[in-house]
Amino acid sequence: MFELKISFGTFLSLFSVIYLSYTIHLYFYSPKLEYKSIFSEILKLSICAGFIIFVYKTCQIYLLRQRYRHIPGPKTNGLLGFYLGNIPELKELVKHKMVPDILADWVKEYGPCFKYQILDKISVFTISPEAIKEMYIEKNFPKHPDIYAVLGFPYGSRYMGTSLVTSLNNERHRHRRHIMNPAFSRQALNGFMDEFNAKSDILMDKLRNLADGKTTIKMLDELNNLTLDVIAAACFGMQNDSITKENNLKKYVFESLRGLNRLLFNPTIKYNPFEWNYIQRYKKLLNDLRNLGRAQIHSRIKALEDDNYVKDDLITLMVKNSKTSSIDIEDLVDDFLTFFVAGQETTSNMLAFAILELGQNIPVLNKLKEEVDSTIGSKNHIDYDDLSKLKYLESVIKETLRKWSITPLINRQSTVPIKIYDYEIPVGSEIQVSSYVSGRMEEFFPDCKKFEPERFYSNEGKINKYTYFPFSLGPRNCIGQNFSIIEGKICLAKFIQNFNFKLDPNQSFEGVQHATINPASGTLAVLEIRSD
Ligand code: HEM
Repeated sequence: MFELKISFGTFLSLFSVIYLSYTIHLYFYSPKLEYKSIFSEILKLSICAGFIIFVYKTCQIYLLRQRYRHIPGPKTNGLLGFYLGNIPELKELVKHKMVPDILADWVKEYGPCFKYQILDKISVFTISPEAIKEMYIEKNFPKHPDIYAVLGFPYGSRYMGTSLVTSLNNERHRHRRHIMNPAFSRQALNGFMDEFNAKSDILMDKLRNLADGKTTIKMLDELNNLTLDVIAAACFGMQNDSITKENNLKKYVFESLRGLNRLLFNPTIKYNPFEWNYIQRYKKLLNDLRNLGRAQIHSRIKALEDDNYVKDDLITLMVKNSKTSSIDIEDLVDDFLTFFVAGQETTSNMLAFAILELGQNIPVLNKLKEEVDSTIGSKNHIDYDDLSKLKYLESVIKETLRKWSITPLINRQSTVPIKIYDYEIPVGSEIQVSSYVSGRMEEFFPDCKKFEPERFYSNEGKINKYTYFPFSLGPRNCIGQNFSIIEGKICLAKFIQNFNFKLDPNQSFEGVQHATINPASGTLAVLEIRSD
């Protein structure tokens, strides 16, 4: 298909050039040809080119549909459906449901491996544990460019660029991952305990002032500030206080995420002339954010050159290793931004969903209180050794990620033939999987709508990691997974230690999909300081 595209593009350009040269030639050498004739010739050329494109696209879509016709999936409707694929029904369905919920419904209707069409693209979706293992572990397929190109260069401007998350080249990725792994080792995480504790304490102090038994607090907003400050401090040595103050990092990171969400859900806005001003403002914002990252990196380079004391944190590792490899400063800025995008909203949503579930499941909350009280008591600083004793808390977090896997879906591109159940998947296919969807399948998790940390508490070894993979799998899994679990445990343990809470009666129990899945009303809670 790629070959066909190239030769078609070349053919169309050649055709236009020859036709246009011929028209211009006529204009100059034929005295009778009038000035306006050249416009009529250009008009004819445009109509002709439009027609050729239409025929080409029709053939391309026809061939594409033929290649995937043996795989089941939602039908497309009539002639419009031939060209638009499943867009019309998806547009209706997303008014009431998140995309992963629609995919879960389609699994029930079409089976564990199905295809769907969006314009001239067909994606395959599967929950098959065997196929997931094959794609993510055994064959280590690369990421498919569709989503990652937008994350790397939204609106044509460099955001995450070709970073750890967005790199499509597995070899380049492996090299960079190798450099960064030590910043997330057990020893490094142990070294972050002071930051995790200190930032959570600032949040608890703020919440204590609001815990009057009446004020409704939007927990997600507060948690967003916490997780931003934790990454800034632990990974990059930046001491912001976003929990109590405004600052540029907070403004830039949050607004850049909002712009990314708009584009992911409405890719046409970049062609909309009425959005021109917004896009220019967004590009400036990305520029400011990158300048901020660049300044931080330069200051660490200078500190290292001057032999000043610096922590052996992520930014130090990145800077030191860039000297001995082909990583330039803009690559480092890509990774700087990536850690905020990948690690901030994900962790705050996980915590907000955990509080939402605890607020609805009082027996679970009470069991958790017992564990926190008996393990931490009134102790202020949670130590690394305390973490392993908070086993039920860990199960609460894991169950939260089963029911509310924060990343809606991830994808891979097949580079060799692969068979999923009885279906041969064409080479080059985009194959999507989703821990959210797998986590909500009755056959993998009986009573899957129920929030039951016991699944993980007493059954841990029995959970199949190819049906539960909120942090992805294989060489491209989440580098920050232990970081976020520890951060989450410390924050939640302190929250439970300090407060009783109720959910606001206006709280929604739905999720809403942005780049990540969020609790729809942001977990609205009314807090009281614990006296029991
Ligand atoms: C609950 C919290 C989190 C969840 C659910 C989560 C989930 C994920 C998932 C699913 C991926 C794979 C993405 C893909 O294939 O496109 C990923 C990758 C990544 N995550 Fe996380 N993440 C979380 C927290 C964090 C934190 C705290 C950090 C950093 C401090 C982080 C940094 C990254 C990075 C850098 C990658 C790319 C890794 C690579 O390709 O080598 N994440 N995460």
